[in-house]
Amino acid sequence: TGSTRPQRILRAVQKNATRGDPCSVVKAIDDYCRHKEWAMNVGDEKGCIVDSVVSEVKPTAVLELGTYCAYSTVRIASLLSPNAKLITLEFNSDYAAIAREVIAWAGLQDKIQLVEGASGEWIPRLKEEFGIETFDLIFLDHWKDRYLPDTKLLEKCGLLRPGTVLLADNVICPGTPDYLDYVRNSQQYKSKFFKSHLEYTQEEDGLEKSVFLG
Ligand SMILES: CCCNc1ncnc2c1ncn2[C@@H]1O[C@H](/C=C/CNC(=O)c2cc(-c3ccc(F)cc3)cc(O)c2O)[C@H](C)[C@H]1O
Ligand SMILES: [Mg+2]
Repeated sequence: TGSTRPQRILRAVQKNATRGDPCSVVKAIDDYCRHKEWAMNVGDEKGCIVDSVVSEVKPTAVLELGTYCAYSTVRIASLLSPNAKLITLEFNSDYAAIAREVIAWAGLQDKIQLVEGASGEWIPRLKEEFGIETFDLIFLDHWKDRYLPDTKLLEKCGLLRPGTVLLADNVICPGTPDYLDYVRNSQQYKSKFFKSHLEYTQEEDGLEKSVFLG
Protein backbone atom coordinates (compact mmCIF):
# COMPACT_ATOMS: atom_id res chain seq x y z
CA THR A 1 0.00 0.00 0.00
CA GLY A 2 2.43 2.61 -1.19
CA SER A 3 1.58 6.16 -2.18
CA THR A 4 0.10 7.13 -5.53
CA ARG A 5 1.79 9.47 -7.99
CA PRO A 6 -0.67 12.30 -7.21
CA GLN A 7 0.06 11.82 -3.48
CA ARG A 8 3.81 12.09 -4.17
CA ILE A 9 3.19 15.24 -6.25
CA LEU A 10 1.21 16.78 -3.38
CA ARG A 11 4.03 15.89 -0.96
CA ALA A 12 6.55 17.60 -3.26
CA VAL A 13 4.35 20.72 -3.27
CA GLN A 14 4.03 20.73 0.53
CA LYS A 15 7.79 20.21 0.88
CA ASN A 16 9.08 22.65 -1.77
CA ALA A 17 6.42 25.29 -2.40
CA THR A 18 5.50 28.30 -0.27
CA ARG A 19 1.92 28.39 1.00
CA GLY A 20 -0.08 31.07 -0.83
CA ASP A 21 2.44 31.33 -3.68
CA PRO A 22 0.92 29.75 -6.83
CA CYS A 23 4.11 30.19 -8.88
CA SER A 24 6.09 28.15 -6.35
CA VAL A 25 3.42 25.43 -6.50
CA VAL A 26 3.68 25.29 -10.31
CA LYS A 27 7.50 25.23 -10.10
CA ALA A 28 7.50 22.50 -7.42
CA ILE A 29 5.32 20.24 -9.58
CA ASP A 30 7.40 20.90 -12.71
CA ASP A 31 10.67 20.22 -10.85
CA TYR A 32 9.28 16.98 -9.38
CA CYS A 33 7.83 15.72 -12.67
CA ARG A 34 10.89 16.65 -14.70
CA HIS A 35 13.51 15.23 -12.33
CA LYS A 36 11.73 12.59 -10.22
CA GLU A 37 8.73 11.09 -12.01
CA TRP A 38 6.82 12.08 -15.13
CA ALA A 39 3.17 13.03 -14.77
CA MET A 40 0.56 14.26 -17.25
CA ASN A 41 0.52 17.94 -16.25
CA VAL A 42 0.43 20.40 -19.15
CA GLY A 43 3.94 21.32 -17.94
CA ASP A 44 6.19 24.36 -18.20
CA GLU A 45 6.71 24.56 -21.99
CA LYS A 46 3.05 24.22 -23.02
CA GLY A 47 2.20 26.08 -19.81
CA CYS A 48 3.78 29.23 -21.20
CA ILE A 49 1.46 29.01 -24.22
CA VAL A 50 -1.50 28.56 -21.86
CA ASP A 51 -0.31 31.65 -19.93
CA SER A 52 -0.17 33.74 -23.10
CA VAL A 53 -3.67 32.71 -24.18
CA VAL A 54 -5.08 33.45 -20.68
CA SER A 55 -3.35 36.86 -20.67
CA GLU A 56 -4.76 37.64 -24.12
CA VAL A 57 -8.34 36.48 -23.39
CA LYS A 58 -8.51 38.01 -19.86
CA PRO A 59 -11.37 35.64 -19.03
CA THR A 60 -13.77 36.19 -16.12
CA ALA A 61 -15.39 32.75 -16.53
CA VAL A 62 -13.11 29.75 -17.16
CA LEU A 63 -14.01 26.05 -17.41
CA GLU A 64 -11.39 23.29 -17.15
CA LEU A 65 -12.22 19.72 -18.09
CA GLY A 66 -9.99 17.28 -16.19
CA THR A 67 -8.35 18.64 -13.02
CA TYR A 68 -5.99 15.71 -12.19
CA CYS A 69 -3.49 17.30 -9.72
CA ALA A 70 -4.63 20.89 -10.40
CA TYR A 71 -1.34 21.96 -12.04
CA SER A 72 -3.08 23.82 -14.90
CA THR A 73 -5.92 24.83 -12.57
CA VAL A 74 -3.46 26.73 -10.34
CA ARG A 75 -1.42 28.00 -13.29
CA ILE A 76 -4.49 29.50 -15.00
CA ALA A 77 -6.19 30.77 -11.84
CA SER A 78 -3.03 32.60 -10.76
CA LEU A 79 -3.39 34.81 -13.85
CA LEU A 80 -7.08 35.67 -13.42
CA SER A 81 -8.43 39.08 -12.38
CA PRO A 82 -9.86 39.49 -8.84
CA ASN A 83 -13.51 38.89 -9.81
CA ALA A 84 -12.80 36.05 -12.26
CA LYS A 85 -13.71 32.42 -11.47
CA LEU A 86 -12.50 29.05 -12.69
CA ILE A 87 -14.69 25.93 -12.55
CA THR A 88 -12.78 22.64 -12.90
CA LEU A 89 -14.43 19.24 -13.35
CA GLU A 90 -12.78 16.05 -12.03
CA PHE A 91 -14.70 12.78 -11.76
CA ASN A 92 -12.06 10.73 -9.91
CA SER A 93 -12.53 11.36 -6.19
CA ASP A 94 -8.94 10.45 -5.28
CA TYR A 95 -7.56 12.99 -7.77
CA ALA A 96 -10.17 15.55 -6.69
CA ALA A 97 -9.02 15.22 -3.08
CA ILE A 98 -5.35 15.76 -4.03
CA ALA A 99 -6.30 18.66 -6.31
CA ARG A 100 -8.17 20.39 -3.47
CA GLU A 101 -5.02 20.20 -1.31
CA VAL A 102 -2.83 21.62 -4.11
CA ILE A 103 -5.35 24.45 -4.71
CA ALA A 104 -5.42 25.18 -0.97
CA TRP A 105 -1.60 25.23 -0.77
CA ALA A 106 -1.60 27.78 -3.60
CA GLY A 107 -4.19 29.85 -1.71
CA LEU A 108 -6.58 29.90 -4.67
CA GLN A 109 -9.68 28.34 -3.10
CA ASP A 110 -11.65 31.58 -3.60
CA LYS A 111 -11.01 31.65 -7.35
CA ILE A 112 -11.43 27.96 -8.11
CA GLN A 113 -14.56 25.84 -7.83
CA LEU A 114 -13.61 22.16 -8.11
CA VAL A 115 -16.66 20.08 -9.02
CA GLU A 116 -16.28 16.35 -8.38
CA GLY A 117 -18.19 14.74 -11.23
CA ALA A 118 -18.25 13.82 -14.89
CA SER A 119 -18.33 16.51 -17.61
CA GLY A 120 -21.26 14.82 -19.36
CA GLU A 121 -23.36 15.05 -16.23
CA TRP A 122 -22.24 18.51 -15.05
CA ILE A 123 -21.95 20.62 -18.24
CA PRO A 124 -25.77 20.69 -18.56
CA ARG A 125 -26.03 21.88 -14.94
CA LEU A 126 -23.45 24.68 -14.86
CA LYS A 127 -25.80 27.51 -15.81
CA GLU A 128 -28.30 26.65 -13.10
CA GLU A 129 -25.90 25.52 -10.35
CA PHE A 130 -23.27 28.26 -10.75
CA GLY A 131 -25.13 31.11 -12.43
CA ILE A 132 -22.91 30.83 -15.49
CA GLU A 133 -24.15 32.43 -18.72
CA THR A 134 -21.27 31.62 -21.06
CA PHE A 135 -17.57 30.83 -20.64
CA ASP A 136 -14.79 33.09 -21.95
CA LEU A 137 -12.19 30.32 -21.93
CA ILE A 138 -12.38 26.51 -21.80
CA PHE A 139 -9.28 24.34 -21.20
CA LEU A 140 -9.71 20.75 -22.39
CA ASP A 141 -7.33 18.25 -20.79
CA HIS A 142 -9.44 15.22 -19.84
CA TRP A 143 -9.87 11.89 -21.70
CA LYS A 144 -8.93 12.67 -25.29
CA ASP A 145 -11.93 10.88 -26.81
CA ARG A 146 -14.23 13.16 -24.78
CA TYR A 147 -13.02 16.49 -26.22
CA LEU A 148 -15.40 16.36 -29.19
CA PRO A 149 -18.57 15.10 -27.46
CA ASP A 150 -18.09 17.60 -24.65
CA THR A 151 -17.53 20.47 -27.10
CA LYS A 152 -20.79 19.58 -28.84
CA LEU A 153 -22.49 19.39 -25.45
CA LEU A 154 -21.15 22.85 -24.52
CA GLU A 155 -22.59 24.19 -27.79
CA LYS A 156 -25.94 22.53 -27.14
CA CYS A 157 -26.11 23.91 -23.59
CA GLY A 158 -25.51 27.47 -24.83
CA LEU A 159 -22.32 27.84 -22.80
CA LEU A 160 -20.31 29.27 -25.73
CA ARG A 161 -20.62 32.79 -27.12
CA PRO A 162 -19.00 34.43 -30.16
CA GLY A 163 -15.40 34.85 -29.01
CA THR A 164 -15.27 32.00 -26.49
CA VAL A 165 -11.84 30.38 -26.72
CA LEU A 166 -11.39 26.62 -26.48
CA LEU A 167 -7.79 25.64 -25.66
CA ALA A 168 -7.08 21.92 -26.03
CA ASP A 169 -4.03 20.07 -24.70
CA ASN A 170 -2.46 16.99 -26.36
CA VAL A 171 -3.85 17.43 -29.86
CA ILE A 172 -0.74 15.60 -31.17
CA CYS A 173 0.23 13.31 -28.27
CA PRO A 174 -1.82 11.30 -27.29
CA GLY A 175 -3.84 13.08 -30.00
CA THR A 176 -7.44 14.07 -30.46
CA PRO A 177 -8.05 13.47 -34.19
CA ASP A 178 -11.85 13.71 -34.26
CA TYR A 179 -11.79 16.94 -32.19
CA LEU A 180 -9.10 18.51 -34.41
CA ASP A 181 -10.99 17.59 -37.55
CA TYR A 182 -14.14 19.17 -36.13
CA VAL A 183 -12.75 22.53 -34.95
CA ARG A 184 -10.52 22.91 -38.01
CA ASN A 185 -13.30 22.22 -40.55
CA SER A 186 -16.33 23.70 -38.84
CA GLN A 187 -17.53 27.13 -39.99
CA GLN A 188 -18.32 27.80 -36.35
CA TYR A 189 -14.65 27.90 -35.27
CA LYS A 190 -11.44 29.75 -36.15
CA SER A 191 -8.70 27.34 -35.12
CA LYS A 192 -4.92 27.74 -34.64
CA PHE A 193 -2.28 25.17 -33.71
CA PHE A 194 0.54 25.99 -31.26
CA LYS A 195 3.40 23.54 -31.79
CA SER A 196 5.19 22.46 -28.64
CA HIS A 197 6.39 19.30 -26.87
CA LEU A 198 4.87 16.71 -24.59
CA GLU A 199 5.39 17.82 -21.00
CA TYR A 200 8.92 17.17 -19.68
CA THR A 201 9.96 15.38 -22.91
CA GLN A 202 11.21 16.06 -26.44
CA GLU A 203 8.20 14.33 -27.99
CA GLU A 204 6.08 16.43 -30.33
CA ASP A 205 2.80 17.79 -28.99
CA GLY A 206 0.84 21.00 -29.16
CA LEU A 207 -2.21 22.98 -28.17
CA GLU A 208 -5.14 23.90 -30.41
CA LYS A 209 -6.76 27.27 -29.80
CA SER A 210 -10.24 27.48 -31.32
CA VAL A 211 -12.41 30.60 -31.20
CA PHE A 212 -16.16 29.95 -31.32
CA LEU A 213 -17.73 32.23 -33.93
CA GLY A 214 -21.39 31.52 -33.06
C1 LIG B 1 -16.66 10.53 -18.23
C2 LIG B 1 -15.35 10.80 -18.87
C3 LIG B 1 -15.25 12.21 -19.41
N1 LIG B 1 -15.54 13.19 -18.41
C4 LIG B 1 -14.70 13.57 -17.41
N2 LIG B 1 -15.18 14.41 -16.49
C5 LIG B 1 -14.39 14.81 -15.46
N3 LIG B 1 -13.09 14.42 -15.31
C6 LIG B 1 -12.60 13.59 -16.23
C7 LIG B 1 -13.36 13.13 -17.32
N4 LIG B 1 -12.57 12.35 -18.09
C8 LIG B 1 -11.36 12.29 -17.48
N5 LIG B 1 -11.38 13.04 -16.36
C9 LIG B 1 -10.27 13.29 -15.46
O1 LIG B 1 -9.35 14.11 -16.16
C10 LIG B 1 -8.01 13.62 -16.01
C11 LIG B 1 -7.66 12.91 -17.28
C12 LIG B 1 -6.66 13.34 -18.06
C13 LIG B 1 -6.34 12.60 -19.33
N6 LIG B 1 -5.05 13.07 -19.83
C14 LIG B 1 -4.31 12.22 -20.53
O2 LIG B 1 -4.67 11.09 -20.82
C15 LIG B 1 -2.97 12.71 -20.94
C16 LIG B 1 -2.02 11.77 -21.37
C17 LIG B 1 -0.73 12.15 -21.73
C18 LIG B 1 0.22 11.13 -22.18
C19 LIG B 1 1.09 11.39 -23.25
C20 LIG B 1 2.02 10.43 -23.67
C21 LIG B 1 2.08 9.20 -23.02
F1 LIG B 1 2.99 8.27 -23.39
C22 LIG B 1 1.22 8.93 -21.95
C23 LIG B 1 0.31 9.90 -21.53
C24 LIG B 1 -0.35 13.49 -21.67
C25 LIG B 1 -1.30 14.46 -21.24
O3 LIG B 1 -0.99 15.77 -21.18
C26 LIG B 1 -2.60 14.07 -20.89
O4 LIG B 1 -3.49 15.06 -20.52
C27 LIG B 1 -8.11 12.68 -14.83
C28 LIG B 1 -7.01 11.66 -14.78
C29 LIG B 1 -9.49 12.07 -15.02
O5 LIG B 1 -9.99 11.52 -13.84
MG1 LIG C 1 -2.73 16.99 -21.02
